[in-house]
Amino acid sequence: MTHESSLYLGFDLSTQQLKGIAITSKLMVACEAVFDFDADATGFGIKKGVLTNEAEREVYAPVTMWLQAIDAVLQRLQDKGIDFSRVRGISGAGQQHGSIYWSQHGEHALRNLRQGKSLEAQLHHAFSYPYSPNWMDSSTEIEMGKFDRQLGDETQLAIRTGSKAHHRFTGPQILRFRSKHPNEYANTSRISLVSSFLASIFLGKIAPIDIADACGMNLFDIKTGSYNQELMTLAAGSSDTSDLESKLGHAAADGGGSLGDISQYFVLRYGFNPSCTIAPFTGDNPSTILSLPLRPLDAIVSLGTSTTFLMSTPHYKPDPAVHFMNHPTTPGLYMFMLCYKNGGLAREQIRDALPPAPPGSSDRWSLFNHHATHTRPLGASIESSPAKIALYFPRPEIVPNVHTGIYRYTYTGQQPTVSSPSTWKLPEDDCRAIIESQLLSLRLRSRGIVAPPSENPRNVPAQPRRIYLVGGGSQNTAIAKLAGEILGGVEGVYRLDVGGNACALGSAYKAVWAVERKPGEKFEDLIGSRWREEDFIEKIADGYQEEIYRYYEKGVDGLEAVERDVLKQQTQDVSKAGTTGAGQV
Ligand SMILES: Nc1ncnc2c1ncn2[C@@H]1O[C@H](COP(=O)(O)OP(=O)(O)O)[C@@H](O)[C@H]1O
Ligand SMILES: O=C(CO)[C@@H](O)[C@H](O)COP(=O)(O)O
Repeated sequence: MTHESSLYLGFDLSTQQLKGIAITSKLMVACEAVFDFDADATGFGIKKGVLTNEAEREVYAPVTMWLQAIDAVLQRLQDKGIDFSRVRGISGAGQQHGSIYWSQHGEHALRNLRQGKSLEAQLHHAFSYPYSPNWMDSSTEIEMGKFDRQLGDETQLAIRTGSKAHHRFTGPQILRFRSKHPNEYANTSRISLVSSFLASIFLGKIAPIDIADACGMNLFDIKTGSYNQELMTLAAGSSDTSDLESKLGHAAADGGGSLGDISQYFVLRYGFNPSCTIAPFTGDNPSTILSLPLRPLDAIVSLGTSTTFLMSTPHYKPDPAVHFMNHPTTPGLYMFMLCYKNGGLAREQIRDALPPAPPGSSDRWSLFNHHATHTRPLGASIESSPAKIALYFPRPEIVPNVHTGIYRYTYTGQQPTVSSPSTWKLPEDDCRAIIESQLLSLRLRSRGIVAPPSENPRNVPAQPRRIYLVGGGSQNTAIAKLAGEILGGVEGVYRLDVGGNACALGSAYKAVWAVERKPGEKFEDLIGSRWREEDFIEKIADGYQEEIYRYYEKGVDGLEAVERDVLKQQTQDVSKAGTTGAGQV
């Protein structure tokens, strides 16, 4: 097959959809297809891609729903005219941290798939437990504490693994799973992450965990490139960690190495070429940073179900407030990440409190955007009047680690005070305030990683060079405008032409690199030489504007003070065994 006719596939198994994209060797998009779990899946009763058990703060997804999605997305790509015999390589990504528990006969079932039946029909018994704990899960408070203490404190854990302990991380989840479901754990032959689960399906055998996605487990020592013995001892419940080690398997060190050829199931059912290469699949955030040749000081803000802030950096500066992960393709680089549980769904709740869009209106966000951009910055009626700052946490947040609630405050530069209900015009004022508080948190917590431009005649303060918005929310013009005002961005705010599908695109790029790289050729060099800025991205908003950027310093200080107050109230409430905190509505 010539390079001209070659195709590469990338997949993104995220919270609310499975997305697939086909691209050419020259990185041109040939086709996209989506399977939306709420709209398209049958038989699972999920909402926004997940099931919940509020009593235990559990959030989880049915694994067989994802199997249904894989067949459907392939069928949709084929229906749109994609000839799978032209596909030379496949890679993909999964929502991070989720774990899948294969039963003792799971791998046998995977190796012996018949073309005439769906994946769902053949693999629904392949798991010792039918659900995958989701990244929004908050059930592991006790386990999280144990992980933070295991190496001394949370700083030590962050130094070794790139992150302090988090509810959603796979190590604390395995620890809880082992004690809550001892029989299912005993019957588990292998544990996959969502990314390696998806790779396993395409490979027809259990795929290794990826070098970047392994960093979302609180188990993997970034410096040694192997599982940390003390953390494995905690998760396994024994100093003999061999059973857990064999369940997890080794991590694949080369993000562009071949895991093997595609499973016969896909060759016979969909007409794939038998020599189509399966490259390692990674986490959805590591894959997103591969969707363009990201330069130092460029930042990606991913507006999916979660909100994440991503940068690629050679500097490993672990800190309990942030995440560092191995870069998915390039040894010596790391991915810096901030992650929020309250991203897209929290914004949707504010939007849905507004009157519905008029019939026939194609943009469900137009009223929300109108209110977000027709109020003054920080909701202040004049520049010197008090700022309105609020936290919107329908789910317990990651940073700060705050319980669910909406916390509205008034801030004058001194100690913030809980707002009286009459101070806010609701729900209108919430539209700007939610975007502002989410972006102010990114500015506050990325301060340690950004820098001023090297040539700096305008004396620009430390900030990203460019901001790239990706994910579903990247379509939103109000968010783009406020992102430039609050986060800056010396060169402006940009969007990819397939903005909502950046994560799957990054995986497709990885597949191109895995198959076509010359010995030693780096991902950045191969993709950089084929990437055409003028065709692939567009500028959607101004970046750094001195006056408004400086005004929002008050917002950063205010947000920090509000978070401190909410945390203080929460601690007092816990010690009084109370339930609600100040400002909570
Ligand atoms: N125009 C828009 N403005 C704001 N948010 C949007 C818009 N379009 C889609 N979204 C948000 O995008 C989210 C889905 O993003 P997506 O990146 O596909 O999620 P995931 O990858 O987590 O499944 C939805 O929850 C929705 O709120
Ligand atoms: O937990 C994290 C990252 O640590 C989330 O970012 C998940 O990876 C889910 O991502 P989306 O579905 O929002 O893309």
